[in-house]
Amino acid sequence: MQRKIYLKKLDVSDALEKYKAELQQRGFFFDESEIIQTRKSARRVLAEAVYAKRNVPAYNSAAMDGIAVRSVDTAGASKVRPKILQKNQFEFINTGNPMKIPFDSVIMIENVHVIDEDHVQIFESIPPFHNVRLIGEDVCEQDMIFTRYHRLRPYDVALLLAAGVFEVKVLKKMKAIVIPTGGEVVQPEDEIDVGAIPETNSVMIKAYLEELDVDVNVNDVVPDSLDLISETILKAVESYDLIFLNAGSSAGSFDYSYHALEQLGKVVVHGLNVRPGKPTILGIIRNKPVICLPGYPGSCYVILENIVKPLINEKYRIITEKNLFLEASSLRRVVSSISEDEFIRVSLAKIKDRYVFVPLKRGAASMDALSKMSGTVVVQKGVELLDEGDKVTVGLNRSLEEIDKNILFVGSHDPLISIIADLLKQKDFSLNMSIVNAGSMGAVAAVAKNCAHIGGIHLFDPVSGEYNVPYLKRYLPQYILMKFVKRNQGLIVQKGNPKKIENLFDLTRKDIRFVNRQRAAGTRILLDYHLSKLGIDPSQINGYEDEEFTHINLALKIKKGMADVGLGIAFAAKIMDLDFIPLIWEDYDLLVLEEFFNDDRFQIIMDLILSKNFCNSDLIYQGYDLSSVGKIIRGENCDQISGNNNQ
Ligand SMILES: Nc1nc2c(c(=O)[nH]1)N[C@H]1C(S)=C(S)[C@@H](COP(=O)(O)OP(=O)(O)OC[C@H]3O[C@@H](n4cnc5c(N)ncnc54)[C@H](O)[C@@H]3O)O[C@H]1N2
Ligand code: MOO
Repeated sequence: MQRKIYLKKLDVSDALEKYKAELQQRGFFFDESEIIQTRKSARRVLAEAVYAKRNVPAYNSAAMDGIAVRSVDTAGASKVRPKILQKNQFEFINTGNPMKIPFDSVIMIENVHVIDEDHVQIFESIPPFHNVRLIGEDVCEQDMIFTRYHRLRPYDVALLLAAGVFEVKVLKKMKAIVIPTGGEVVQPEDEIDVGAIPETNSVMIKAYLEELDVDVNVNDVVPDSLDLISETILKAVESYDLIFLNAGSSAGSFDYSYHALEQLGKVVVHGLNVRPGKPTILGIIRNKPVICLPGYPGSCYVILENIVKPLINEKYRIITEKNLFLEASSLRRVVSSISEDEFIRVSLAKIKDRYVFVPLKRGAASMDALSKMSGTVVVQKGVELLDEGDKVTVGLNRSLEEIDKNILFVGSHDPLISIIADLLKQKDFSLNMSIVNAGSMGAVAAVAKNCAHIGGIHLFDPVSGEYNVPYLKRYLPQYILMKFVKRNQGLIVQKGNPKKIENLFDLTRKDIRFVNRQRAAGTRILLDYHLSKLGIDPSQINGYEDEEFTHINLALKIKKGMADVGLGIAFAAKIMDLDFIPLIWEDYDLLVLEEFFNDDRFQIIMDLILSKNFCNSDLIYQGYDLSSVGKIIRGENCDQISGNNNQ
């Protein structure tokens, strides 16, 4: 089978228009309807106008509790000249009760003096139909209540039922099938052997389509075989309105989706100028849309949002809502492809009075970036660079309220920060903390530029032998440092230390593969300092260039035998069940500026960190010392220690 290199790639909007035009010609957008019970019609779209079958209300009724009267009998009554009504001139009535002849008005009970069962005194003269809900006042029989293509909301359904409409003709709910393909995909609950991939896309696609009111079935995974894929598609087009193939869209030797679609029908689009999502195939077989979504989850999501959703909404006659937008500045530089629109998932926060965003993992395979995103930046085709600090438009994937309360933590990686984020939620569910691992120097820079609320730092100064403060003096005119934990840094090695590694000198051994931390990381600075102190040349270390961004990822590499040793914290060794050779105690502290220090959210974080819950929790594994936690160091041009805050 020949590899299929893309047809001419199209911009997303052009591709969508082209596809819609082809589908239009084949009758896809003709209305199909069904009659359903009104009770079950919420969210459905009406296929025809609906007329009231009865009046709402169905008869004249009291709008207030009080007495029903004939308005003429009240003539002349006033506060100064009250009038007495006798038996037969009034009747007690409650809200909603029908008005009986000859009564035509209601006086509220508060305004009536009841003398006895048969006599009341009134103080007002009222016109006919006063405090009366008139027959048909809300809706008149034969009134058109809704036009066609109205999407029914909960109160619309209530109105229809009140108006005697018990069945409605609505646009038929579409039925879709998702066909995952690929010999490597297995059920997520299965053991994942090397080469296997958990089949998660169909679950995401199904849930996504169901939110768009499509009924969805998921086919068994079809192995990489042109015949089997074709056979499954042919069967699917007989019973489903929409067919989604997943994966096999690109140019791999087992990517059969294109060939299947081409043989069975027409490929309208193959290849989009978008990243992720480039290899998407939009086809038509027997007048049914057959869409091949790329295998990577990030790509799949971009196509669901930008092609599938507008297509389904068009069929249901629903206007696709655009995300809210705001202007925000980038924390990092992003180099993008000049030939494609790139959808970058970002985390957003409001710092001082402006919004900032951090680009999340860029890879189309990243599911974590999808789950963490609070916004999307589109770097347009033709734009190659988004520089640090550049202000661009960000589409929101979360509410503005959530974004406004989001706390952006930038810093060196430490698992305790995630624990704080979780406890923060427990304290106040409206608070969220986005954690960005950018190393200690990255944290200082981000806080200094007002691009992060909190920085997490452990910066050793070789000259003074002190942690953090010397760096802050250098880079920040003003700062507040909250002492957090002392943590044990050391060599993380395989369980049982099979290579008998004892100290930093062993890193230069030929049989040792080292794994390092990224450049701006405090752990890296610490390593480089000790190497130079011991006269060890980094170029002698096999693996010095191999960088990981977190302690956990570093430990994982060792666990999986991709490296023998790395410098990291005890916690990471502990949770990965690896051995740990302690070397140094270091200070890991929290950096904030005055404004956020005074923010209620930081006060909550401080209370939480100082709480028994945190200090005594099992979560504090070995390797942490909390003896200085909570001490506040203020730096204001000249340094001063302002005291120990609640210890
Ligand atoms: N030589 C080229 N290789 C690739 C190209 C290219 O242009 N030339 N395009 C890349 C791009 S961009 C994307 S996106 C992917 C699209 O891949 P396919 O749609 O062909 O899918 P597969 O190769 O079969 O799988 C890719 C990847 O997707 C994940 N996957 C697949 N199915 C599922 C599922 N049901 N649930 C969860 N995840 C799934 C899995 O990680 C696969 O490894 O191709 C690039 N290659
Ligand atoms: O287009 Mo692919 O979807 O960049 O990853």
